[in-house]
Amino acid sequence: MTHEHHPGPRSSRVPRLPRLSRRRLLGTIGAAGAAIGATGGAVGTAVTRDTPVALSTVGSTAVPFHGKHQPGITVAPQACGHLIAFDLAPGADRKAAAALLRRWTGTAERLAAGRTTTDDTGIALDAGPSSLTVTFGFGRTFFDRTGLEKQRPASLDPLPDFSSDALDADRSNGDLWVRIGADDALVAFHALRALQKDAADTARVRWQMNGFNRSSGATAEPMTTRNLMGQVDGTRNPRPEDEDFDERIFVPDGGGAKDPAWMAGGSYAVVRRIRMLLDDWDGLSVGDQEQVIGRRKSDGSPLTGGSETTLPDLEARDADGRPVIAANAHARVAAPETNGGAAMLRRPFSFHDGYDEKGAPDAGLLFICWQADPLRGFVPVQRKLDRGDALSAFIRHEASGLYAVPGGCAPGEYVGQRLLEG
Ligand SMILES: C=CC1=C(C)c2cc3[nH]c(cc4nc(cc5[nH]c(cc1n2)c(C)c5CCC(=O)O)C(CCC(=O)O)=C4C)c(C)c3C=C
Ligand SMILES: [Fe+2]
Repeated sequence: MTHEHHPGPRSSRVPRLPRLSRRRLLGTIGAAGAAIGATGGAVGTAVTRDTPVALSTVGSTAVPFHGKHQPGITVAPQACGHLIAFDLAPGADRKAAAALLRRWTGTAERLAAGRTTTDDTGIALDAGPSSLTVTFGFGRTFFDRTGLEKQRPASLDPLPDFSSDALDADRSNGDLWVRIGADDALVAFHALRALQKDAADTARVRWQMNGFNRSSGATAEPMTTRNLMGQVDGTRNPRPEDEDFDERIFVPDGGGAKDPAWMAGGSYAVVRRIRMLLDDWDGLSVGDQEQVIGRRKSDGSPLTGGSETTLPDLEARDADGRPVIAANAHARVAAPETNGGAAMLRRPFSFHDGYDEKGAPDAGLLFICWQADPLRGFVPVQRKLDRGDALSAFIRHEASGLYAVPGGCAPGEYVGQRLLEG
C-alpha cells in the first residue's frame, strides 16, 4: 500500500533535510541529547540555550499530496487541525465550483510541499511543510446546488437522528468541507487563510472549528494520543496492515456496488463536535472513569488485563459473576465484536473554545471517522452507543457533518475532477 498510513506516528511522512548548518545541527542534537540522557526520556527539562532548538524533522517533514487517496485520512494524528465548511455563494454553479476545486488543489499541493502561494501572506515563511495535509469533501447539498443530483452517493443520505443529539444546524453540514492538519500552528493557519481567500466569491464560510493533538516528540516514545478526558484514545483503530483495512475505509476501484465511479479511492467522513462535560467527568474517581470506558486510564489496557494492545476479554466475569468490562462500558458497546463487525478509522482532534457562561470549559472532541460506508461504520455504532453507553452522561453531540471525500488526484488533475467533469 502506498498511502500515508502508519503504525508509528511518522513512518510514512517524508522528511526533507532541514536547512541547518552542520555545526548548528550538531549543537542542537547535543543539547537535546543531553536533556534526554539526563532524565531517561523526553521529560520537560529546562535546557539552557539562547537560540531556538530545532528539535527534529517535524518542520521539514512533508506528506505527499498526490496519490490514490487524498492525504489527511490515514495520516498519524497531527498537532493542529482546522475544519472548515463552505456553502456555495448564490449563483455559483458547477463551473465555478470546478474552478474553485482547481484553485484549492493548486494551493494545497504547493503548501504541502512547503512552497508559497501567489499573493502569499507570509504566515508560514520560516517553517517547512510540517506534515501539512489538506483534504476536500462534498456535502449532500453540493449536488443540488451544482445540478449533479444524479452523481450524489446514496451514502450521503442524512444520518439518522440520535436521541442524545443536541445539534446546532449552523455548525453542521455544508456544501464543501475541508480538513487541514499540520504539526505547526502557523503552517495550519496559513493553509486555512489561503484556502479561505481562494474561495473568494464562489463559496462562503458556513462554520469553522479548531483542534489540536499532542505535539510530535512530546512523549519519550511515539504512543497513542490522549483526549481531554485523559484517556488513551485510538487504540483499537483498524490498521493499514489489516487485511480488510482498504475495504473498510476506502471505496473500491470502479466505485463499488453503491457508489458512483467518481468516488473510487474515496472515503466518507463523519464529523461530530462532541462537547465533554469535563467538570462532571473530573468529579469521578479514576476507578469509576475506568468503568465507563472499560480500560485503564494510565496505559489504556483493557480492564481484563494485559497491555494497551491486548484484546479485551468481553466474556470475563469477576468473583461475583459480574462482567469485568461493564455491559455499558464505551469500549464494549463500540467494539466491532458487538456491532456485527462495524468499524471505522477514528482520527479526532481535541478542541477548547474557552468557557461557557457557567464557567465550564467548552472543550471536547472534534470526532472525525472514516469509512467506505457510513451504514457499516458510524451509523450502527452510534445507534448502539445512543442506546446504552456509560460515556453518554459525560458528552454532548453538538454539531454533525457527513461528507463524500473523493480519491486523490495525480499531478495536473484537481480533487473532484471526475465528479465535476464526468
Ligand atoms: C460512533 C462512534 C464513536 C463515537 C461518537 C465515540 C466517541 C468517543 N469515544 C471516546 C473515547 C474512547 N473511545 C474508545 C474506543 C472506541 N470508540 C469508538 C467509537 C466511537 N467513539 C470505537 C469504534 C472504539 C473502539 C472499540 C473497540 O474496538 O474496542 C476508547 C478506547 C480506546 C480505543 O480503542 O480507542 C476511548 C478512550 C470519547 C471520549 C468520545 C467522545 C467524546
Ligand atoms: Fe469512542
